[in-house]
Amino acid sequence: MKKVRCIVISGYGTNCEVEMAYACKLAGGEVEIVHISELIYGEKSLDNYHFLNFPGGFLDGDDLGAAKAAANRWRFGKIKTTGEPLFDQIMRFIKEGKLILGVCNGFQLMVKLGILPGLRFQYALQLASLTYNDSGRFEDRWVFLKLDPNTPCVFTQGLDKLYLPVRHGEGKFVVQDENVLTAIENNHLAVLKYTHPETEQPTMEYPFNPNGSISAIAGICDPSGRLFGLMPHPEAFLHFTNHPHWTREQLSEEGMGLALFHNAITYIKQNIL
Ligand SMILES: NC(=O)CC[C@H](N)C(=O)O
Repeated sequence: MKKVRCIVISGYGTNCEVEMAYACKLAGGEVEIVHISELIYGEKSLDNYHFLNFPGGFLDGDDLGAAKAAANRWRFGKIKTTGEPLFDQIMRFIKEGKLILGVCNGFQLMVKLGILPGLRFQYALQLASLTYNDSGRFEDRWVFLKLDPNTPCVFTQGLDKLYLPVRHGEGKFVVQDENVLTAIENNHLAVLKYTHPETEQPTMEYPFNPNGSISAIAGICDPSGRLFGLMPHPEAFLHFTNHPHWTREQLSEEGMGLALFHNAITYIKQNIL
């Protein structure tokens, strides 16, 4: 039987590729961690995979703002052997209906590359960003998240709420203008929002909203639902022992984060293989 081939991009400051690859493996995928240089030097190609993962980390040290240098590398880099723009590989990958997941730095990369919220992604227009947390500090905590039941997002189908860790300095979701936010909300692209643990409603209240994101947005998808980026780390909650209270609460064996990867693998089996 054909296997779902997952690729996790590493290099230039990523630090969550091993966990992300493990999540793909636990979900039943065949997975490879591929350094971006292997793509640039033509040794590997996105064409040979079904599920592209951009992991968290500190790409290029976040020097130009988180993931900005990496976005330029993907936007303007060319394959050394063929001269093909790297961006063309991403566009082909998207047009073939494949899946892309960006976590934290990976989400920042997708937004700064212009493929999320994907309203006009073929022009790679950056319509949103993730900027410095209102607290002015690096935030490292677990957060309560509510999912939009009407989202087209492939990764979150069947899920209602999540409890996941965030660890970032530039997690505040902002948009170019009100029209972009209206389009995101009206198309149900704001997949998950930071919520208050008691009201279970989206909140701007710190620390439940750890960064001050507008409309409490913690993650967005594109209109197809096949491109998804989020600041929380689903790959950091795959097993009950990852949970901060695992020694004193009755928890399911599988961590909540694994469901996103299960949904991805199932989608590919049903729609691409
Ligand atoms: N965990 C991460 O990927 C961090 C993302 C980015 N380096 C930030 O601090 O905002």
